[in-house]
Amino acid sequence: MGVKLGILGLGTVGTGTVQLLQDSAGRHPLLQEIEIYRVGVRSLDKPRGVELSTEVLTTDLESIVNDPAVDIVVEVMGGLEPARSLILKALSNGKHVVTANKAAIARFSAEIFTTANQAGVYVMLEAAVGGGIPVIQPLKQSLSVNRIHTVTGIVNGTTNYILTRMQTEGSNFNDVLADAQRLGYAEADPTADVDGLDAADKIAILASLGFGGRINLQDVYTEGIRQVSKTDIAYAEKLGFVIKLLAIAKRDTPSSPLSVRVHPTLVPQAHPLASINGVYNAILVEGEPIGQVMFFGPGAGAGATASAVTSDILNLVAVLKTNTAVANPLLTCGHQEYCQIAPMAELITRFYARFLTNDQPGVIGKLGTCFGNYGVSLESIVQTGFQGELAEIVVVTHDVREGNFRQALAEIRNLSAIESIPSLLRVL
Ligand SMILES: NC(=O)C1=CN([C@@H]2O[C@H](COP(=O)(O)OP(=O)(O)OC[C@H]3O[C@@H](n4cnc5c(N)ncnc54)[C@H](OP(=O)(O)O)[C@@H]3O)[C@@H](O)[C@H]2O)C=CC1
Ligand SMILES: N[C@@H](CC=O)C(=O)O
Ligand code: NA
Repeated sequence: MGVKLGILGLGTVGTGTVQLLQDSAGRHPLLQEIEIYRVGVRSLDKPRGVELSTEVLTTDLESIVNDPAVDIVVEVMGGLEPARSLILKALSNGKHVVTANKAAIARFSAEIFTTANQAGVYVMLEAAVGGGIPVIQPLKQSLSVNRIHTVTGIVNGTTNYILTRMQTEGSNFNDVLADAQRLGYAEADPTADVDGLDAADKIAILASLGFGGRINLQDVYTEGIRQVSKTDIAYAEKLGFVIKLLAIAKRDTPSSPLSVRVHPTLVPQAHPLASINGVYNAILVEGEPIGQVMFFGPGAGAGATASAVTSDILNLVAVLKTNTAVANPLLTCGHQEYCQIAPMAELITRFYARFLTNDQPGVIGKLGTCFGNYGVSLESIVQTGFQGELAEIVVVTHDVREGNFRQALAEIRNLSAIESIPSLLRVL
């Protein structure tokens, strides 16, 4: 008897997964034991990129998760509800679940994994972070003996695609976003991509795996890319940086609180993450004793994501075939405690800031004095251009405590010579 799949969703990822399963020649032989038994969609009238018999498709998704014949539920519908309820129902009914839904996992992991553990089934989520890149299983298994210090990732394909095209072509933000949506990279509501929320969900999942505790999503500092301008991309390039939306989780010592954050960042051109362009993602993991290891590949799109979803399905087929009642501790989630997260004011980082000032003598000196008052030391300060009547001054600091930098800025804002501070970005 084959293993029966109930797939929830037949959009970009669902279609890619069905295509892969229907074309099994030359792939792992276990794929041939999988039957696409039911597929749940919203509309039966939509044209589909795959052929499925009419009795397979249904709009009644509850009937799939309640069907005793279904062995594995594959949730690729996205969104919070009804995805959450359907996952919980499937697990309570003793079905293993594969999901690509980072939004649901980042918010509801406590109840989802508790339910899975109670039912003795597994939740697999390789597609939820880094699309096709294997990163969840490596963190759970191959790297699990390491003490992780830092996980730094470009984990949102849409924003990396937008920033890359803004940089290489000087393109307009909205035109490039429309292309990312057409190519199937963006979320149904691209706000999640552009405002950094998708990357926040993903770094919460990676941090939880890397640092062995639950992450409260509200504690993840999140800034998107809307405020990144062509002017800053050009200045960054002149200074030897590229601008990337980075998701970072870091712990200095095993007993110190975690820093977990998402923000556009100036990355030195020689850094391994600087050359990750387009829809590609990369996750740099630093730990002891391994040192640095970087995972790189396509972070979104039908085929790449289907590769991750289907490899999870295959792992579960292998579990079902071995028919053991003992839970594999490398596949379950045992985290109960929440990680302590450090406030952003305590972060030690470099900053890039762009100021528009009245072109008066002594402005640079006044800026330097305000920074000096709060122990902010400057790596460089340049006045390169004008915006109309206003002089443009760009500053890069040395490492500074974020709280001190913010205090200096508050004082600078009160200087009569300062017209505005259009950009403020962290530097890796
Ligand atoms: N696109 C990508 O590159 C990646 C996506 N993901 C994640 O994968 C998941 C799916 O994404 P994607 O394939 O892009 O999404 P799509 O919007 O392309 O597809 C969603 C599918 O789910 C169905 N669906 C959604 N809501 C309901 C509902 N309430 N009832 C019945 N059917 C429903 C839709 O039905 P219908 O077709 O009838 O409208 C559609 O088939 C998301 O969690 C996403 O974050 C993860 C990695 C990469
Ligand atoms: N919208 C996401 C899809 C994959 O998770 C992205 O752009 O990375
Ligand atoms: Na992945």
